[in-house]
Amino acid sequence: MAASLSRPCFISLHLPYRQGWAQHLANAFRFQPVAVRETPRVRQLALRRGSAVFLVNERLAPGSASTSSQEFLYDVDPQPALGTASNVCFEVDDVLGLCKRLQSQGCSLLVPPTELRDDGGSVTYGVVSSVVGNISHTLLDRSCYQGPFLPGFQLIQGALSATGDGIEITHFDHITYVCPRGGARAALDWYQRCFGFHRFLLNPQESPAEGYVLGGQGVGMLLLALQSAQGTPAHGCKLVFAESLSRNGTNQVDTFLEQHGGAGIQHVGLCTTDIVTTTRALQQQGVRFFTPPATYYSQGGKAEEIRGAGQDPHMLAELGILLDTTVPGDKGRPGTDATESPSQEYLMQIFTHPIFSEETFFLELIDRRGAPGFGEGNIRALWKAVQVYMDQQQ
Ligand SMILES: O=C(O)C(=O)Cc1ccc(O)cc1
Repeated sequence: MAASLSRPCFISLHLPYRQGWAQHLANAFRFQPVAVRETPRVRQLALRRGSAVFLVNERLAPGSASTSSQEFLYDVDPQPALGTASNVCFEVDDVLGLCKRLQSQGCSLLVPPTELRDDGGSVTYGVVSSVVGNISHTLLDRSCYQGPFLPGFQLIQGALSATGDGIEITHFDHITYVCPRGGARAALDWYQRCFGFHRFLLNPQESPAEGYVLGGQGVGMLLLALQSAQGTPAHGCKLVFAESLSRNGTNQVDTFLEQHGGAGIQHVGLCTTDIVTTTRALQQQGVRFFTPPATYYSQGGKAEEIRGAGQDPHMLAELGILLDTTVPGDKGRPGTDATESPSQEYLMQIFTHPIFSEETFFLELIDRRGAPGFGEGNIRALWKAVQVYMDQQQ
């Protein structure tokens, strides 16, 4: 029997020596530092916004490899040459049983079940390796723990819950992996088999057997997705597996593989309840977002589609926010009769520039107004915007 996992409790980022990204996440994205663990060689800082927690792992001393396999608690050391998001922690009921079962299914156990305790109680965790690139998963049972974060961490005094700054981020919506060519299907199967994720069709145009193939107009990409078994679509977390189908290797997926040094987490979608205010507030903090080509707002009835959803096309264009009204079961082109049903389901998205110094990991804001999937027009717009950005970088 497969495990049934719910929403991630944290996503771990690893930085090589002397990259101040923890500070950037805290300052620009206004994630709140909540707990810290420091040794002479490493610092692990937990940053929270809503229920989304990033664990930022930094090296305080030069040298690529840590000497102890347990230098980083609740994680393994991916020994990064560059910034990488390499671990997703899931809360589970039975760490021992799940680790045993995963091992019998051929998964490698990087950290065997381990118990840690402090005044707040005890937790048990193990770390398994994923089949995708450098990704690992921490499986954590903290049902017997009442402390502020996890044993081994100190609460950051004066950490206030962030309110009133206009940034409304509630939780992790999805995690998108870049897989090697030919690898997306195997990754999907592995997560279904081992972790009990369910298939999620990204879009009404997706064929379950083939996946969602985006072709034409310079895009060549296969997308497949899963939904965590626990929680409603509105509360679970999705995993999206992307694979390049392009013949020329100068697109965002191939560039990720090249600059990241292999497969891994390409982006994390952060759910917001107010994308306009949040984007504006983050832009004021210096966060840089991709802006879609100007034609995005003028082509194919997009302005009417946006108005039909009750949004202002000028405001979305000014900020660079994408909107899509495609809903499962929709047969035709989204937006054609948008003005007739203002209460329809839709979603809005915007993507940041890469966070680290390479063109690898980035963040997304996603505001779901009832729509659970991903808009084809939006994915194409992102693809094009990244292409323009990469051309400018050369
Ligand atoms: O739209 C999203 O958030 C996705 O996750 C789909 C996606 C996947 C890979 C890309 O390079 C671009 C878009």
